[in-house]
Formats: sequence, C-alpha cells, structure tokens
Amino acid sequence: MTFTDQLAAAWQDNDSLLCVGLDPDPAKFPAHLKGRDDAIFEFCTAIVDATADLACSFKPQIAYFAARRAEDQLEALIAHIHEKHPGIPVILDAKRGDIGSTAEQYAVEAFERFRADAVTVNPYMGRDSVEPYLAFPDKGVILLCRTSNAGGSDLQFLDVGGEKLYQRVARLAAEQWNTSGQIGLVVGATFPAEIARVRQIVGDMPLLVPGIGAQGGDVEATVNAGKTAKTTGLMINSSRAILYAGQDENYAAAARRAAQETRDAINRYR
Ligand SMILES: O=c1ccn([C@@H]2O[C@H](COP(=O)(O)O)[C@@H](O)[C@H]2O)c(=O)[nH]1
Repeated sequence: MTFTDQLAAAWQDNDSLLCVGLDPDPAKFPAHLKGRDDAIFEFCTAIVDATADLACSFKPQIAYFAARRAEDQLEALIAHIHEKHPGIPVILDAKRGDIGSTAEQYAVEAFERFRADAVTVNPYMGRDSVEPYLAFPDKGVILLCRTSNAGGSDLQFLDVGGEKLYQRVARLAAEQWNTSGQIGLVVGATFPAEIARVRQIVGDMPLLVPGIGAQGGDVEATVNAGKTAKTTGLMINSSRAILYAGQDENYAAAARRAAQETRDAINRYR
C-alpha cells in the first residue's frame, strides 16, 4: 500500500486528521523513566499505544533521537508502530536536503533503515535533490513550503517574479514534480492565510500542518483554510501539547485525553 493510500485509510478509519508528533525530551520524562537506557523507546511506545486509534499518522522528529545517540530506539519505535498499529503511517521528520548522490543515502536511511512511510525534505536545492526520495514509489515525500516559525518569512516570503517563494515551491511541487502522486507539503498552522493559498495552488495534495498546541496555531482557522472538499487532506501535527500533557507515571493516559480533545476539536470544523 502506498503512503497516500495508507493516509487516506487512516483519515477514514480513525476519523482523524491528527498527526501525533514524537519529540522525546528526556528532561521532561516522568521520574520512573529517568536514567533508563531504553527510556526514549518506553516513553514513545506508551504514547503511541495510547493514541493510535485517534491519529492519522505519527511523526517522530529525528533530532530528538540522534541528539541522544538513540537512533536504535527510533528504529525499534517505528518497527513497533508497524507491528502493533499497521494502518498508521509514520512520517520521519528529518528535513533532509542535499545533492542527489547524498540524497540517495538519506532516502535509504529514511525508508530502508528506519522504515518510515514518508520523510520531510527541504526542497531548496531543487528537483534533482528531491528525486532520490521519489524513486521509492510507495513512499511519501513531504516538502517544506511555508514553515510554522516566524523566521520562515525571511526567505519563504521573498518575491520571485510576482509570487512568493513558498508559492513557487507549492506550484513546482504540484505542477512539475508530483508526477507519481507521492508529494505533500509542510505548511504551518501559525499562518492560516498561507495554508489557504497553498490549498488553492495544489488541489487535494496532503498537507502536513505543524503549529497547533505549543506553538499556538488556531485549530478552526487551520481546518477551514486547509481541508479539501472531502474534509480531509490534512495531517495536523501536535507534539509537546500531547507528549507532556501529564508529568507523572500516568502520562500516557493524559496524552490520550489531550489527543482526543485535539482530534475532536479538529473534527468540529471539518
Ligand atoms: O514548519 C515546521 C516544520 C516542522 N515542525 C516540527 O513539528 C513539530 C512541532 O512540535 P510542537 O511541540 O507541536 O510545537 C516539531 O517536531 C517541529 O520540528 C514545525 O514545528 N514547524
């Protein structure tokens, strides 16, 4: 099954546009996990198992694992998701971007080593830097377009011949690069007007939308700006607001409540 098909099924089966972000920070873990060699895996699998029926996708952010030399725990976590929750696609948030020969290695890392269903990619080195990921026909390739941080405007808002750079990225992706239907775009929930503009340009292409929860993006405005005619098309990510909803040994139950509230809030505006 392709990433796109898997995502469409998860949207429907779990009645959810919520992407649960997995950004494990050991400094925020409950006391009983602190000091354990497998703390990151244990923390994340408990969150995954508590929220899988509420999510359309999971998004581990690779920096949180690599910073702690915990790539082995990331591999085990993704294997766990595939084994226990096989319908839920995993988006590896790695934001890779390099010349083609190096991108080939990054693609193998994401899709063969980590077994992700999709990976985030920085498109600013152009088409040949994206093609190695597209060579994996079942996988999703999610390009940075209009990121959620304030500084994203420094470059993404530059005028490039009558349109903004992020709009050019959206247009290139939709009209020239997406020949196999594998591409999605990252557009921040902190900028709903730009979500609406991107949606106009790209039709029904899936959008990964970080920025609700800890970053303060507005759920109603995000859904209204980004939903497709089928009231899907979005993977609305929340990481810290779900992961750290509780601080004690009941953190997974607290995460479930936060995920349920977020999923339901999103659905209210579909
Ligand atoms: O534009 C972007 C692209 C990626 N992210 C990532 O999403 C999550 C957001 O975490 P929260 O705790 O919900 O704020 C994080 O992994 C970022 O690296 C983003 O925020 N904005």
